[in-house]
Amino acid sequence: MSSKKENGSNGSKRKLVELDEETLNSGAEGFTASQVFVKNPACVAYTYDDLIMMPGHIHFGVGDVDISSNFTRNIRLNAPFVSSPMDTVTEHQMAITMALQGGIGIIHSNLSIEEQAAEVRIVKKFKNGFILDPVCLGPESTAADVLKIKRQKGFSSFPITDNGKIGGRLMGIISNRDTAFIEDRKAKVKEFMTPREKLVVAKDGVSLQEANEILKTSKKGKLPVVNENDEIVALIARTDLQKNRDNPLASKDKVNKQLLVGAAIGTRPTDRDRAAALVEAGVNVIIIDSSQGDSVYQIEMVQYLKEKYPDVDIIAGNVVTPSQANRLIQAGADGLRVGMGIGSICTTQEVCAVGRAQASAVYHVAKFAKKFGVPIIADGGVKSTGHITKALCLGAGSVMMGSMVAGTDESPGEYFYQDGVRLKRYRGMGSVEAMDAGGDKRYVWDDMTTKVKVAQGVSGAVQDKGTLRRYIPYLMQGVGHGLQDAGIKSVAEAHEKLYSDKLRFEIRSPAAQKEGSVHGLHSYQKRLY
Ligand SMILES: NC(=O)C1=CN([C@@H]2O[C@H](COP(=O)(O)OP(=O)(O)OC[C@H]3O[C@@H](n4cnc5c(N)ncnc54)[C@H](O)[C@@H]3O)[C@@H](O)[C@H]2O)C=CC1
Ligand SMILES: O=c1[nH]c(=O)c2[nH+]cn([C@@H]3O[C@H](COP(=O)(O)O)[C@@H](O)[C@H]3O)c2[nH]1
Ligand SMILES: [K+]
Repeated sequence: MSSKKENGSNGSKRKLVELDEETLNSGAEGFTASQVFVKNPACVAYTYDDLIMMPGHIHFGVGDVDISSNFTRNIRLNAPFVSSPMDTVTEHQMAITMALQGGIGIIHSNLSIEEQAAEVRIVKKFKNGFILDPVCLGPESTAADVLKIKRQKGFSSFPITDNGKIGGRLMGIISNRDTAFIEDRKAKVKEFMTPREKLVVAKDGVSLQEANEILKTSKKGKLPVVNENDEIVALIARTDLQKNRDNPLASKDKVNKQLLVGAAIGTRPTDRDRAAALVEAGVNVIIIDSSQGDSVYQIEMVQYLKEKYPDVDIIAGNVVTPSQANRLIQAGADGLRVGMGIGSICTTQEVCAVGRAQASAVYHVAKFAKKFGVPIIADGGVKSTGHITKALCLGAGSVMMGSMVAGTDESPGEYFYQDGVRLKRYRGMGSVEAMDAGGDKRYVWDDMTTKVKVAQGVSGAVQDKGTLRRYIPYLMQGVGHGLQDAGIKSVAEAHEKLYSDKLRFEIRSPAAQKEGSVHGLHSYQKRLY
């Protein structure tokens, strides 16, 4: 596998004799992807864990590895990570943090049209250091309300406005100091808040630097930003400023430098109204969200959206075969989501008997879609950085994750404890619970007489992973190490080597898979970073 050029590149001028064809083709160097997936006499499909990659030659540092890659025809990401459009995964907080780290979040559609568009708008309006959607309370709220939110959200300062919402007239602020000694849980906020006249505020339009100065001199923890009518438009927190770093990798649109965001829609007639509201809110990419994307409903939706909104990228799916991909590409899709029944919460293969092992699905669809310049998103089934590396090396442009990014500070929902472990809820969008929460909008089949809901997912919980601000850099670094070990300097090079048979793989026996994970220990601790 080694070539003279690569080996000479690090200063060593010694001449290297290349491997002879016989050794190269004997299996000693592993097998090409087409040997693994195409010449496949046993008709077996493989998933990430079945495969292992052969090491390559390292002639560069891990810091030189470029993991940027194409997410759609027109969107490139510095970190090819996408958070899934699920109601326990992506709302604005997740989408903002994903985009700040160089990835992208897709807002789920288990919301009313207005709510979903509002989520998109919050991401688009994001300004580093400014909290544009602070939780506000009204003057008539009680100490009990304050304590409840404090418990649920983990923060303890709230602007008080006349209507209890952002955009209302500022009446005061509640902070830890105001609530510390309250004994009467029925006491009204207006009785113990710090009133407006005692507050230091900033005017709308203030720069982050100016705000920082005001906070420093006033020695306050929070700075409300108000407009000319004294209505609150944002809140700045000193703790945020302290942890506020530059985000050089952030995913932004080129024109107005706002964060990129996506949103999911379905294939019902009302989803055209949903798309209109999302586009109006500034969405950059729309994902048409079905388990089986190769349907007339989806093809019509792709055609409609591409014609109506040529500037918004449309991702179709999910698909697992080239023939499915073909119809959606012909309809105009700018990206394809690949994965059926392989997600951590999915029961589709069990319930519907349809789907495909993910490594095979990614390889076959990516290879086909490449001919049309359409990137694919390997969706679901990712459990480790190694899985991400494998997906990218099998031709994926990016990886979509549900369970990996659920259970973080940025995912929707509150933490709770079970058997002493801190957890957050995570559920399939086809679970009964998610269908109920979505108001059954997609599950009441017009042409069915019996309205039986057939679940294709489960509802569960995942362990607390802390903040994505640390977790995404860990994922990036892990993928960097993987590519470096494989002797690959970029995702583009991975694809080039995949299709020129330079990347080599092997299938692991069940015993080899066991050997490849932790074994033989009485007990151990697994810390990721
Ligand atoms: N990736 C995966 O393996 C899976 C993902 N999921 C997730 O669960 C959620 C729901 O997925 P689906 O059940 O596929 O939702 P869906 O809304 O695409 O399909 C549900 C049913 O409605 C029918 N349908 C859709 N549009 C229609 C129209 N305009 N007229 C008449 N019938 C129509 C479909 O043919 C299907 O029978 C999504 O978020 C999806 O991502 C669910 C199962 C598997
Ligand atoms: O069969 C399914 N039933 C469901 O209820 C369901 N909900 C989501 N998804 C899909 O799973 C992906 C997330 O999977 P992971 O947790 O493994 O990342 C997601 O990105 C989806 O593709 C579902 N699949
Ligand atoms: K599954």
